[in-house]
Amino acid sequence: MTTLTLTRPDDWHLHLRDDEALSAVVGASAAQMGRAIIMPNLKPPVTTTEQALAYRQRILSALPEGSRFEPLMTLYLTDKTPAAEIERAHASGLVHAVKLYPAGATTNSDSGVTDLANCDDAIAALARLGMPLLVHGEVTDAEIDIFDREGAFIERVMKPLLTRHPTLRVVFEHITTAEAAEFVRGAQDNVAATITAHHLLFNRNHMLVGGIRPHYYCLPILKRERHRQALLAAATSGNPKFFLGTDSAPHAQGDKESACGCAGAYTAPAAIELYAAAFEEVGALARLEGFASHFGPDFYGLPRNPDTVTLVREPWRLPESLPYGSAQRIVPLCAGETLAWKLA
Ligand SMILES: NC(=O)N[C@@H](CC(=O)O)C(=O)O
Ligand SMILES: [Zn+2]
Ligand SMILES: [Zn+2]
Repeated sequence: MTTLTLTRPDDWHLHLRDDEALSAVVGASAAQMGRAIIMPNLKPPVTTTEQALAYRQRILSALPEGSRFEPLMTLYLTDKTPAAEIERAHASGLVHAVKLYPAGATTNSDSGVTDLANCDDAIAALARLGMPLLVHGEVTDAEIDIFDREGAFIERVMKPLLTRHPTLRVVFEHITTAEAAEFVRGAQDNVAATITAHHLLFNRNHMLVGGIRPHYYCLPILKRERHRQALLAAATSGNPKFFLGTDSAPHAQGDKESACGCAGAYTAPAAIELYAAAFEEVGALARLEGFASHFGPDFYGLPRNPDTVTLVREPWRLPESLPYGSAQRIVPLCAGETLAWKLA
């Protein structure tokens, strides 16, 4: 096979940041994706509908001329989000989901939720409106090992949440373990998951063997090979509960290559090509379209994109770095490496 044409994909988990960084990265996603669910973990976070709509305008203004890329906005859930704010968000027609960051779990999550019991009214409103709750599924307790935080979250938070709100639409974001894949597979149809390209392609050895490689450091952290295999099996299974979410999370080169480097992998410039590499590894390229382009919009109740993209088998090299605002550079994941597939 030398070309592969797919319905245009969407990215159901994307960080675009703001200001100069936004202008530097938005074009990469717009060149590939029809739409993207835009993460609200700005500084300060996007906690109101008004802020989400203003952020949406900034994204639209930063787009390359003629782009039809559609940002699908989200709100950042806090201990104090009123149910009325969820209703406003839903009524806007432009805010598509609400994001749960356990306080302290990841980049810019300090204003996140300290205890889901504080959010019961907001979550009941989501369940009533059929609006998805997007979940960064890791506990933050200091005594839980970083490699076990997703598994602990399933038991301590996810299961009780779904027991209390059984019809709540939940996207378990960027799953990284066999346990999370198993949990989502066994859950009701209102529970789905996104999977990143980097968690399909890499395990923790890629990050830690032969030197510490900060560009592979993201949260949830890369796991053992057995988990990568389980994620590949889920993504390529054809099960519509699993769909594409890059979690492309740009940080300036200096903030990654540091004594205390930021979490996040910048994958947007080669997103669909990286997924193609993962699917090809297990002979499942024929399943890429469902995962990348069909199951996400189906879950969100949106139409599939009307146009297509074509991948060609044509080796190309990712740049070592790219401009990131006026004074900085950004290093994409797999910088300097050659990929087999290229977006035509
Ligand atoms: N994934 C990451 O490692 N980082 C994300 C936050 C997140 O998605 O958890 C970021 O905003 O940088
Ligand atoms: Zn996250
Ligand atoms: Zn993310």
